[in-house]
Amino acid sequence: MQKLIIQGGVELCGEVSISGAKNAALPVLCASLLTADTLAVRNLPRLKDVSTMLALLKQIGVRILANDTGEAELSAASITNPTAPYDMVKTMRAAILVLGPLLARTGQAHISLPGGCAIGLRPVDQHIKGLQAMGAEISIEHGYIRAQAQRLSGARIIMDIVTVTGTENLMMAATLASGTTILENAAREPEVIDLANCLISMGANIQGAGSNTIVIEGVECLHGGAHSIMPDRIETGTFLTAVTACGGEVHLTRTRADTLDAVLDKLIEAGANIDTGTDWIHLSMNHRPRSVSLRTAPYPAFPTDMQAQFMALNSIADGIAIMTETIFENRFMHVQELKRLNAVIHVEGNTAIVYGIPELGGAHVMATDLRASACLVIAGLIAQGETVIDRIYHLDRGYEQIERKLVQLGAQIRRVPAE
Ligand SMILES: CC(=O)N[C@H]1[C@@H](OP(=O)(O)OP(=O)(O)OC[C@H]2O[C@@H](n3ccc(=O)[nH]c3=O)[C@H](O)[C@@H]2O)O[C@H](CO)[C@@H](O)[C@@H]1O
Ligand SMILES: C=C(OP(=O)(O)O)C(=O)O
Repeated sequence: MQKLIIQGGVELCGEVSISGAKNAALPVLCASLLTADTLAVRNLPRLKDVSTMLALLKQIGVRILANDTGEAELSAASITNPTAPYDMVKTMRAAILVLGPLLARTGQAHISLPGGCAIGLRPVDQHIKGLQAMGAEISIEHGYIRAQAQRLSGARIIMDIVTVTGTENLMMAATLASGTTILENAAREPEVIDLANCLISMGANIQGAGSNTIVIEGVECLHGGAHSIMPDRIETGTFLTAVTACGGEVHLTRTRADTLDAVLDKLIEAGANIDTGTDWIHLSMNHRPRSVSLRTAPYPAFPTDMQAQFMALNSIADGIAIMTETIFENRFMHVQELKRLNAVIHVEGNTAIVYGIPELGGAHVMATDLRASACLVIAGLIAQGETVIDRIYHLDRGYEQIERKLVQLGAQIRRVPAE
């Protein structure tokens, strides 16, 4: 397995262009299943999850023309195999996003149950409950969700908890249902809006995306469309947090500050100077950061996908931070790795108390999930001496060319093949 080797303790300065958002790209690619025409997608990030999703769609029957500049044309004129096999779902939970579109378009789907993964159990009961309310018959057999329906019918669905992919799955399914679907307690994440915009470009009738009530008037069929994926707010936040932690100055382009209010507020609280424009963010930091306490919650509150990166920042900040994770029950796995770098962190239930110390020291650590990996990269950049990060395949699921972008900022980071 490959490793990253980082010589820490240097300031980061320069410009970085932000890639398309993983969490918008994955549902948008699945939207291609809703039409027999071609969906053209631009600004796709070059990520492992995106290539896994393209491979899954291909084996379902979608014809795909993709190039390596982030453009793809997907044509689901004939769906030959409405199945998501275990081998694909186990490496990428977002494979569950084919369930709603397949059921709506073909009346059947056979999807491996996504298992418990590193950050929590992550059940899909809300996806199933919503599709059943729309008339689907669903059973669980041999670890697979087997779903069937004639045409789905619109329904009023009150989700028990706010779920991002649950909202996206049901919104996609509802576009082809007969009648009106009302999704209550819907997720308000910007990626839900991005998907809704793509579906609207394909002829869907959707109102309220971005609020907690989404109303979808089903249509007989959708047509082809074209969509450019929104910038990745978590990649953006990761670079901003790295520079706030290490000191320096960064100009991020092709991004959207308006999707990052809670994160930018916390970085300002930590002491960063931030300027924003419509598609750029400029951050400078010239002193030790102050500790920032936070609580993760659904958008527009502080995102769980930024919690680990802020823990790296807090580990060398001035003060004590109380960090509460309310979304996933097992998302503190980076704590034991940060402790190898001398961080002082005490975990009680879903709260971590981080006692900031003046500096970390490099060590050999292991990445356990995507954002834990990003946390360890930031910690390695802060730490004096050498940090070696193992199991970095997690990082490639969600960050496009992270070490090239960091080297552009002056970081001393390199990837090496495992012996
Ligand atoms: C591909 C994608 O977009 N991934 C994001 C998405 O994941 P994902 O959509 O999987 O996360 P959810 O919003 O569904 O999960 C939120 C909470 O709801 C629970 N839950 C969810 C569905 C369900 O049917 N039953 C249930 O109990 C989950 O276990 C979790 O505790 O949103 C998460 C929360 O912002 C982010 O961390 C992920 O990066
Ligand atoms: C948890 C994440 O992704 P996924 O839902 O794809 O596992 C993430 O992006 O941090």
